Amino acid sequence: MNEPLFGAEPVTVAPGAVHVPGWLDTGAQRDLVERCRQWARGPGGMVQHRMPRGGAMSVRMTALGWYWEPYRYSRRLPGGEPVPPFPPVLGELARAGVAAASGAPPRADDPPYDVALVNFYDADARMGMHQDREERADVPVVSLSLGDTCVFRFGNTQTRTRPYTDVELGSGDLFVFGGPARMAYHGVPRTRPGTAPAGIGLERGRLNITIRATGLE
Ligand SMILES: O=C(O)CCC(=O)C(=O)O
Ligand SMILES: [Fe+2]
Repeated sequence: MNEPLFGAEPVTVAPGAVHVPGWLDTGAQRDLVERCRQWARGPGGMVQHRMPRGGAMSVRMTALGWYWEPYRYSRRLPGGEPVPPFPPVLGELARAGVAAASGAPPRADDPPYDVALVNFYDADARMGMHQDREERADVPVVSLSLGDTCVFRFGNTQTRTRPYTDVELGSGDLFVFGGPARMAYHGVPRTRPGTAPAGIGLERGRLNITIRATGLE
């Protein structure tokens, strides 16, 4: 169960959307889990956002570089404090992730990666189909998964519904979507509790980090 696939080949899920299973080795995953714990203890905390219609999101989230809430970015936390800085290590991972997924380095003139959203899923959490569309820059989104495996549903740019592809995202997996897939609807219909690997410091639940370029000043 859940055999690590270090060095696995990229799988193209849709044009512009690439899954690289087992991209992060156990040590890199453990390091990121520990960093996520520190970020979660920051001034922003792990927030369960309310949607515009009033329902609460089931994931808990913290933001680095820019604060995100449905559906906008801000420079300050709701209490007025500055947002914790965007960690340079995540910019490096994002650029390396784009290279691993596409086989080519990121475009030199692209706006820089400047925001990361860290999501925690408990056994019941999920995320509905949505687009990542608060960014102004057309730069690939880089997603890193840690802990429990999830079903990641990757759809099309037109509708929340079919056609879509369900991909199992395991701990250490990289998923990059850019170009024609940048505005595709995607979501997490379920996680698979109890599938997290030993040795990364996350006994239960799933962490996902999406690294993005806002293109905002
Ligand atoms: O948890 C995931 O794999 C996806 C997260 C996501 O789509 C988002 O944060 O916008
Ligand atoms: Fe998303």
